[in-house]
Amino acid sequence: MIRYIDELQLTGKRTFIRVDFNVPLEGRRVTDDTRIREALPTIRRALELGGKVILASHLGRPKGADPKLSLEPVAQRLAELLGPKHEVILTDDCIGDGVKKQVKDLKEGQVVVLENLRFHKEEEANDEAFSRELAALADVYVNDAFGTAHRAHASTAGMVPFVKEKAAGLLMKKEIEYLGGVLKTPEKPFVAILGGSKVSDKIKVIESLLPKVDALLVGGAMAYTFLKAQGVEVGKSRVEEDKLSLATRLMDAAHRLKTPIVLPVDHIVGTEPTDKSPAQETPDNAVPKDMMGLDIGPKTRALFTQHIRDARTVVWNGPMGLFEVAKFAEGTRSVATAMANNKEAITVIGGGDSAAAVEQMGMADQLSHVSTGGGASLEFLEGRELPGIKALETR
Ligand SMILES: Nc1ncnc2c1ncn2[C@@H]1O[C@H](COP(=O)(O)OP(=O)(O)O)[C@@H](O)[C@H]1O
Ligand SMILES: O=C(OP(=O)(O)O)[C@H](O)COP(=O)(O)O
Repeated sequence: MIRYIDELQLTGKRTFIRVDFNVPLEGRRVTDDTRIREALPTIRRALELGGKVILASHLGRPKGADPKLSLEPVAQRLAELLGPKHEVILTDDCIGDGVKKQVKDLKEGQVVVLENLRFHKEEEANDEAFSRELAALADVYVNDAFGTAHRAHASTAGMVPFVKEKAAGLLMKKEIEYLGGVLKTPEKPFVAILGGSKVSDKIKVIESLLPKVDALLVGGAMAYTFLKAQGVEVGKSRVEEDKLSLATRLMDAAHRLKTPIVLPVDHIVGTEPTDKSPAQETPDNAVPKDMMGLDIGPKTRALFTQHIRDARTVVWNGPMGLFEVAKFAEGTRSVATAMANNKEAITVIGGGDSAAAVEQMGMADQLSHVSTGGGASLEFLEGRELPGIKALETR
């Protein structure tokens, strides 16, 4: 059983909230603040409930204390979002007596943001002494960092047993409800769409989704590994050579289950994965020898749109092409549009680049749920127990 923040009594209590403020930066500017905005309901609720709020997050993958990965730009953005009633104080470090004092001296309306947890290698090592140091800052532990729930680190797992009370935040709750609902009781037809480039990262989710879905649509670079495994000419397209036999096994498994894996029937091809490349349609599913597939073609867009239109549950992870370049973004746009247009379906996007794409295309608010977790949502959909959620279980 998991408790949620609403069930806690927080008045005067030091409330340590693990958030996922791992946001993209350009220099000292936050380029996408979705994860910060998504954490606001929990932060506001903790403040309303009278808690002394301590926010903790990692940012990037620093080797030691790297000033380029300071949470300062994040704290600044948070202060703008919280408005003038709240002061956001960034600490120099995430542990130690200085921080303890800053937390103790917090005044009403103030919020503390601890400096990047990963400035200490002990965070990722899930070190016990470091976990105890973090726990010493808290009367109550709240985890709202769904995007990091697949990591068993000090702040997501190690410190939890050393704090008296624990609960999940409201973002965590929303993610568990949507993604869990999709897994447990998907309304049929259930269609999953997978794309992007990393077959190896997504292969397990294909395996675990196959018995549950009515159709699995594959686009993006991932499609070329499947097409090549079937003997189709893929030219210079990105292929994970060491996954060809696995792709064949998955196609066989799909055949046995009578669940179609729907592959592209045409492509937009180019000469290189940049905006300098020309873009040209292919008549069928073959890619010319000297070209590479960089997006799904118009016939595939129509085919995928039809599957999505008829579905009642749709889960999507991974863009259909090199969507960062406009001439190769139509496939990704058509999937996003088909999902946004299907108002009768539960439509869920599993984080990462697909979430960035729908955000960029302005369609995020027309979908049922856009997850803040990339890796975390995939592992959740694979049916794996996430350490950050497991640590919150009370029994
Ligand atoms: N056909 C393709 N050729 C080259 N790159 C592609 C192709 N299709 C998609 N991509 C790239 O894959 C990347 C996203 O892949 P991935 O990280 O697996 O997705 P996600 O972050 O959504 O999990 C994007 O940068 C996109 O441009
Ligand atoms: O951004 C994250 O993961 P994601 O890119 O898979 O969504 C999380 O903050 C986890 O970060 P990590 O993959 O460096 O442990």
